Amino acid sequence: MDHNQMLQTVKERLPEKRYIHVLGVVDTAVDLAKKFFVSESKAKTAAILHDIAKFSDRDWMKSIIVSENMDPLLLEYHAELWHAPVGAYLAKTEFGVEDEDVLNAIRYHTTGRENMSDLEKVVYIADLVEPNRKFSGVEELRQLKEQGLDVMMEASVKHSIEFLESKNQPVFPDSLKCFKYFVQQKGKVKE
Ligand SMILES: Nc1ncnc2c1ncn2[C@@H]1O[C@H](COP(=O)(O)OP(=O)(O)O)[C@@H](O)[C@H]1O
Repeated sequence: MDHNQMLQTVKERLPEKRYIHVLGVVDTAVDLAKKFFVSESKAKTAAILHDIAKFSDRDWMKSIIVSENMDPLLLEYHAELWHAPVGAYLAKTEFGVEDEDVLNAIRYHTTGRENMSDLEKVVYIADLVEPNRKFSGVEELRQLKEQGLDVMMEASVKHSIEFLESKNQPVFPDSLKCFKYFVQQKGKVKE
């Protein structure tokens, strides 16, 4: 399926506001991909499909998490997290995406994880800072673009963790590991 066909399907499946968010993520991801020498085509595919399961039925998503042997810990956290790994499943089974890096960019776009690829970082960041996002601090995150992809990613996951903690919401361990990974990487550079 080509990008236009994917976009059309996403448009039919998501409410207008969420589709507008997807278009923002596509633009931002392609922009970041250009700047950081990541495949624009892969960034576009992952961005178009990243929220494809956002409105999927919860019981159905639960059954896919179990039957596809996804991380069982997901079921102990907010069901909002499920759309990312289930989205990767749909990207593969319904849209024919086979590239593991693209599938991982969809799979980890909400939590991040340790040792992310540049494509994964681009999609995670684009989801957080696309032009329709309005939270306090978003402009500062956008401006970190000039300091490099890792600086942007570390600040983005830090922001998400702090946001969840400020609301007394549990943070999925992958996000904490992701942040710790960047802190450790910086330590290694200094050694
Ligand atoms: N790293 C995380 N750990 C635990 N819960 C999370 C995490 N990230 C997001 N969530 C939960 O999932 C919800 C939706 O997240 P997300 O998909 O990033 O938001 P959006 O709907 O704005 O795209 C959040 O409001 C929060 O409740």
